[in-house]
Amino acid sequence: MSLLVKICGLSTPETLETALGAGADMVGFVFFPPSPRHLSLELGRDLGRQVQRRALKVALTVDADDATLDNIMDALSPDIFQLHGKESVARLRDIKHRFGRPVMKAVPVATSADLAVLPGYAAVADRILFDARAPKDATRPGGLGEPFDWHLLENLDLKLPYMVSGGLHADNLAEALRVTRAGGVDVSSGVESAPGLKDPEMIKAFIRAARASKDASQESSVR
Ligand SMILES: O=C(O)c1ccccc1N[C@@H]1O[C@H](COP(=O)(O)O)[C@@H](O)[C@H]1O
Repeated sequence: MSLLVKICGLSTPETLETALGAGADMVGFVFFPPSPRHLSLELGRDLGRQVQRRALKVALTVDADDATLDNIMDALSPDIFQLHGKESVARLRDIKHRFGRPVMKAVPVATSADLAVLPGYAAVADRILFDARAPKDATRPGGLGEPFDWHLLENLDLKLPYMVSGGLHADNLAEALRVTRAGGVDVSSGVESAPGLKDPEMIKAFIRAARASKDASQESSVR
């Protein structure tokens, strides 16, 4: 299985083009007003059109209601919903049923106790995204550039694809993959020069490093 690389929080045609040109598998669009990466529906529509099936479009939402998701569906027509709030298992089921799209549930991790939710979500979600648990006073539940202790996933036995995120960048993603054995990586802050400002060179370096880390792990497994 090839490694999935998701570049999240894209908000300009130029940086989206960079991510697509460099071979991102998933491009993430944030619909959460407190985020510095929040998109209007109009911009989401334009950026969504630009993708032209070169990558999967991911709509990131946080405890969004049906009306908000209807609008995002109409504007972006995402391939996947990334649910990054406190959505319940029942809510995931409703969203899947209403929109007919796969859902990726973000699970915040700070201690091993945070993994207790997995059996519930695994019964409904299509993919799990492990992210660092945000501090209680944070203005958003993710996109803070902070990693979690990847060793908490070392003995994970999850019969569902999963990705890892939280404070990843070109220089630490290989180690995150080695420890977690995740099938994908997701980044936002680690390819930015300031919150919400994507840096084309950092995007390219991240994707290059992700591809190289996969090559390296395949080489070591045949030795
Ligand atoms: O990017 C945001 O602003 C954001 C807002 C609300 C929830 C999640 C958000 N981003 C996601 O958080 C993780 C980690 O990001 P980072 O690389 O540490 O900045 C990633 O999955 C983003 O998609």
